[in-house]
Amino acid sequence: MAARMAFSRLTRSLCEVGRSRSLLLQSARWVTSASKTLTVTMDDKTGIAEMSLNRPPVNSLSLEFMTEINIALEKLEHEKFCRGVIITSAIPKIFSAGLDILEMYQPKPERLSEFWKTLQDMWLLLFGSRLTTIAAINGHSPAGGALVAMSCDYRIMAPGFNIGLNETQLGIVPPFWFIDTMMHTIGSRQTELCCQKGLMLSTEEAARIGLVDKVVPLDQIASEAKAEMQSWLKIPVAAKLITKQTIRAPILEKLQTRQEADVQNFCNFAMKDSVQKSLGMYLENLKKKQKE
Ligand SMILES: CC/C=C\C/C=C\C/C=C\C=C\CC(=O)SCCNC(=O)CCNC(=O)[C@H](O)C(C)(C)COP(=O)(O)OP(=O)(O)OC[C@H]1O[C@@H](n2cnc3c(N)ncnc32)[C@H](O)[C@@H]1OP(=O)(O)O
Repeated sequence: MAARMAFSRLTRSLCEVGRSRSLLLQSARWVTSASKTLTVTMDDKTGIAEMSLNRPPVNSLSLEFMTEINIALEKLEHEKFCRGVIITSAIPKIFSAGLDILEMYQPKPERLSEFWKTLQDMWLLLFGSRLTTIAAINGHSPAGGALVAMSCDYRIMAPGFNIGLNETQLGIVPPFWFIDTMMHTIGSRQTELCCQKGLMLSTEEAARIGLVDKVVPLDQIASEAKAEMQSWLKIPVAAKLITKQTIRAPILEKLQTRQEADVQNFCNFAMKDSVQKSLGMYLENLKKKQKE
């Protein structure tokens, strides 16, 4: 329901021009939200916002972190001066490690469903955004991290990192809308290859199949993202947005019409003994890896 409301707000957003300007908006570059884990700044002159993820150690997506991201995305969506957002990471070498596995391992059922709903909302907001969205991928980006990147309009990635939907490697199934997002990005054959094998691709491999649009050195990724954004912002806004909505609406609607069922499916699946066992072993391996 919340996501459905979010979506209808998004589709109305093009017409929303009469809103009052935020009181925070006094200088050219302003901070729209800043917490320990998320910083969002907006350049008043260009209308370009930057959202920087900063949840150590690996920007894993917990319930609270995603709630924060969703609030920030909604705020930008409704800020009429904002035209685009660049999503990046403040954590060296990691864009996002994807979903916080601790949220899925031995969870409390109520929190688990809340967690999944919040993830759905994040995807609906980002994939359905009226804004031009660019992922500046400055680190590894597995699973949910790849989902965030793939939900954007454009991806720029620095060499030396990996990206992909690796769920099957954890013994879990990528949700249908993760798969849909990847199919939208790279087509169904490449998606099948990547998802069945749970491939984590190098930046160069990802660029070869179109999972990443541009490869640039790490120290140029921020400036390149801004330059790319400027080129997107030159396109007439209504034409660009309607085109985006035409392409993305059926993909969004597929989840919107079965959000509740998807939460239920996920919770049933995640609570299975076999899945809990796989997640437990995976977490143990992650910790072991650190000691080696
Ligand atoms: C019927 C079907 C219906 C519905 C569908 C059902 C199910 C679908 C379910 C789920 C979909 C899930 C999508 C996901 O996003 S799952 C998460 C996948 N992510 C990963 O596999 C990434 C794992 N992490 C890594 O590969 C690495 O950590 C790294 C490359 C990101 C970074 O490597 P580093 O060497 O720099 O750091 P580490 O030493 O490995 O890690 C530091 C620290 O962080 C902990 N950690 C890492 N990743 C996660 C995570 N995703 N969640 C929680 N914690 C994580 C790691 O354990 C270390 O912790 P300690 O310091 O040892 O405590």
